[in-house]
Amino acid sequence: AVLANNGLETVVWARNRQLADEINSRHVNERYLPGVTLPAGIQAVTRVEEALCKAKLVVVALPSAALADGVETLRGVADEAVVVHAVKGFVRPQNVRITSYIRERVPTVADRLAVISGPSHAEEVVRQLPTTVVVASESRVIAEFVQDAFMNDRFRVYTQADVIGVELGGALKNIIALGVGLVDGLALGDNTKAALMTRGLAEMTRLGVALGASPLTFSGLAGVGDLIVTCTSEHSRNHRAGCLLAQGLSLDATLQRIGMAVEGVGATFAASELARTHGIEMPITRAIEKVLLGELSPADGVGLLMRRGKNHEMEDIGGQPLTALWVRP
Ligand SMILES: NC(=O)C1=CN([C@@H]2O[C@H](COP(=O)(O)OP(=O)(O)OC[C@H]3O[C@@H](n4cnc5c(N)ncnc54)[C@H](O)[C@@H]3O)[C@@H](O)[C@H]2O)C=CC1
Ligand SMILES: O=C(CO)COP(=O)(O)O
Repeated sequence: AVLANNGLETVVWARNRQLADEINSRHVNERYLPGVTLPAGIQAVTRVEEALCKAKLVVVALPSAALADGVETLRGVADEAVVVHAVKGFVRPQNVRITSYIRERVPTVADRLAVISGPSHAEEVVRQLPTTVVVASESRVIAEFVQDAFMNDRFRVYTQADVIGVELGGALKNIIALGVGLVDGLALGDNTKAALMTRGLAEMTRLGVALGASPLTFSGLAGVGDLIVTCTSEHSRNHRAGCLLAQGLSLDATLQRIGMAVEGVGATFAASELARTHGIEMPITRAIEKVLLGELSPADGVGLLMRRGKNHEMEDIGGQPLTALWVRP
């Protein structure tokens, strides 16, 4: 919708013929965006090749779990086309970032890749409510190309060079949103939520730095920005999933009830495995993993986190240890 509103010829690939017809004839997508009229310029096709063959910019917005199925289709993108993805997750079970996976599977697009991320619930973007995101690429030219395509006075786009940090911020905040959903489901109050978001950001940053991200990226739109919106918005599927789990629904029943991507589940297992491999402490992620596996109740998970040993707030985030600021023993 943003691209079409910017006057770009915009083609959407939909597998479902009925949905494609709905978009083309009535300019609506009732299942995913009820009550919204889409820009008339959006054309839907059911053959992915039709969407890809002439495109100068390809936007990959599959759930991470569908990427393994869909990645090969990127072999069909035109020479010179830029590929930007909006996927906030990891490819499982390898636990790899999305650009790494695309680069490895489709090397022909390796130097034309970007990621777009940040606080951007589709329900609000499509209504043209002011939204701000970030696009990261190893190439400044590619980042600015994507910025120019999307930017308008309702959709502000910043550029970034830290692809790793932007991808990890988008994927890891979903874990914390699940956790905030759990504590909201238990009605534990605002202090608990703020604590979970803040300490969650600390462990997101810790893993991110270990995987090569800049710590500063986590204080940007793809980090704290997206963390805030996903932990607090009525639109967040991850937050909703946490609430349902806390109310006693099983994981399967929760995912079925939501009926859309809940990236935080796969991300929890991915981050937990990566943390083990890299020797990183991620107590919140670990507790949520145990809740998802049914090994711990949400309430016991909170108790476990509160009873952890004493800690200094900042020294475990990386960079200069802040204990160095103490001037007296
Ligand atoms: N919904 C949002 O506001 C935002 C979502 N994202 C990210 O975008 C990605 C996709 O999420 P949503 O669109 O929200 O999920 P969704 O569950 O609402 O929609 C996923 C779409 O992908 C299709 N799909 C599923 N498996 C497929 C396959 N194997 N091949 C082709 N198509 C397939 C589904 O039919 C559906 O149309 C996720 O990584 C999410 O974190 C990023 C920014 C905002
Ligand atoms: O990433 C999002 C908003 O920026 C969407 O979050 P949910 O997947 O939790 O709905």
